[in-house]
Order: sequence, then structure tokens, then C-alpha cells
Amino acid sequence: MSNTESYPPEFRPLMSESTEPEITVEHLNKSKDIQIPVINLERLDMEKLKEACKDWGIFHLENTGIPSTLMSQVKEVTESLLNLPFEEKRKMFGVNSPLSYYWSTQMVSPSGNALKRDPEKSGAHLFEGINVPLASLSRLLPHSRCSDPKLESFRVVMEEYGRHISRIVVTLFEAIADTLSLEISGDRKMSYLSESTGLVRVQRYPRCTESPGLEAHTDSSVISIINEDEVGGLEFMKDGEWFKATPLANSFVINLGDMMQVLSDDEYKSVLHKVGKIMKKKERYSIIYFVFPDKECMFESSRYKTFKFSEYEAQVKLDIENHGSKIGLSRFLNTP
Ligand SMILES: O=C(O)CCC(=O)C(=O)O
Ligand SMILES: [Fe+2]
Repeated sequence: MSNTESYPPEFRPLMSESTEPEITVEHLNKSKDIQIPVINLERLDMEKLKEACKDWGIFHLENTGIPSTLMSQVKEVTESLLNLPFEEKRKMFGVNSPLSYYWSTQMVSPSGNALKRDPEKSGAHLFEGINVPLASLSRLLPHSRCSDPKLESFRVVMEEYGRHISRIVVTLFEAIADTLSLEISGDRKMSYLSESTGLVRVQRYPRCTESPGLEAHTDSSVISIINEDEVGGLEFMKDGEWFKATPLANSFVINLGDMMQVLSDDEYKSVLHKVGKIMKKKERYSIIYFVFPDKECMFESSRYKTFKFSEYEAQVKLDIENHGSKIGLSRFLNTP
């Protein structure tokens, strides 16, 4: 485990010592292990993709053409940034930074702003992360202003990673749209996959047997692309039951988000997911790329009222502030 200093002070008493053996007591987590579908991006099987979207809402994506050296660099720069002392991160990603640092009792709005939550309402969830709006990488952190070498390495690697992921997103989105027989024009397509709203989030979950990582939620995105390490811990709901998604090396986990559910007119579901207790020897890292639509992008469907993505975001923000958690699509149903 990395140095305790790098964690928020309120996490420290709750974290397990690295000298303790791996915890395998089954009753600590009742979710069953399961292998989610595996989709090969280079040789797309459209039937399999449709089934994965319809029956699961979550799947592994392999053969994405990202060089393995870049994948290792992404892991390296993420770990090195999150391993900085807590106070340093707080200062570095404070009010004037385009990146935001958040942990546990905060929740993040779809646009990436950290929202304060009432810990009484949300319970103890041990995660911390840094939000990196994609646009900020090139616009707001030019080489000359990026004085910290760790931040500069992070910027360079993430820019390269972002380019690859954008390519993967377009291919995957077009394929998913095909499985729904949706005809989406070039401009419209790009407003669903807007780079100006795209967000990379790097997260870390300490090893802990008492508190879970991240509470159950759906993503407000079109799709989310999770790059997780071998520790595992991601859980999702299928047919009313919680399952653990077993990690698969050299692949991403793809989650369908709320906006994909609307686009598919509810044929595909935005998957409910969470991160359970991290009981392995190591803490867990994940790097998530959220594909968000343009703020002005309109969503029309038979099940939901017509809305603009910014209206959806505003509602989510309001619900988190007022109720402690997101309510989501049910707020926008045509018939209450
Ligand atoms: O860390 C993960 O694997 C998932 C995180 C997640 O679901 C989120 O940040 O929305
Ligand atoms: Fe999520």
C-alpha cells in the first residue's frame, strides 16, 4: 500500500494495514463473481454486442489498438499523482485549477464538479479521485504553465490516451447505434460524443474491510470506459442481483450510461454499479473516461420528456444536494 500521508485524514483510521493477509472471507461480500461478455473491437460481432448491451449493459472491450506501453504509462502517471501527499493534492487541485480533487463525502456532478454531500445521508464510501476535463488538458495546462513535473507527465500521457479513447468511442458508438438501427448524422453523432464535455476521472480506493468503495449509481454519460487494475471490486446489477465483474487483463469495462438508455428508448439499460470493499492486498486504481453529450444536445424519445443534456445535469446536481444521491432518469419519465 502507498504511504498513508497521501490519503485524506478521515480515511486513515478506516484503512487496513498492508501487512494483513488478503481477506477471503466470503460473507464480507455476497455478490457473485461473474464473467461479463467480451467484445472484440477489431472483429466486432454485432449479435454479441447487441446482446451485451441489451442483457448486461456492461461488457469488456478488448483489442482496442492502444499500445501496451501507453497503458503502462497511464497507470504510472495516475498512481504517481494520487500518491502525492494529501495536502499537496488539495492545494494543487484547488479552486484555481481546472482539475478537481474530491474524496468520499463529495460526489461529482456529471460535468465533473465536486458537490458536497451530507455524510449522514451517503454513509462512508472510501474513494478519492481527480477529475480531468478533457478540454482542460490542451487549453488550460499548456507546457509552460505546468510547473510540477508529475502533473506535466500526467498531462502528456493523458492527452495521448484521450486521443486513442476518442477513436475507440466513435467506433463503439457507431456499432451500438447500428445494433439499434439508429441513423445518426455526423454532426449529431459528434454532439453525443462531445470532446468539450468529455471527462477523465482517476480514482483510488484504499484497502478496507469495513467500508465500501463507491455507492450504487448509474452514470449520466452516453457510455463510460473504465480502465481498472487487477484488484477488481466493480459490481453491477443484473436481473435484480449484484454481481462482481471479474477483471480481464488488457481490456476496458464499458458501462452504458443514462443517455444511451434514452437513445435506445429503453431497449438498453444504464447499468447500476458500485465499487465494493477492497479486500485484496493492494489498493485499487481506476481511470474512467465518461463520454458526455454536448450541453445543448436534445434528447427525444417515447419514454421520456424531451430534454437538453444541461437540464439533466442540473436536475442530477439538485437531487444530490437535496437528497444526498442522484435520482436519474425516472425524473424525466413521460408519465409519472
Ligand atoms: O472506479 C470504478 O471502477 C468505477 C467508478 C464509477 O463508477 C464512477 O466514477 O462513476
Ligand atoms: Fe459510475
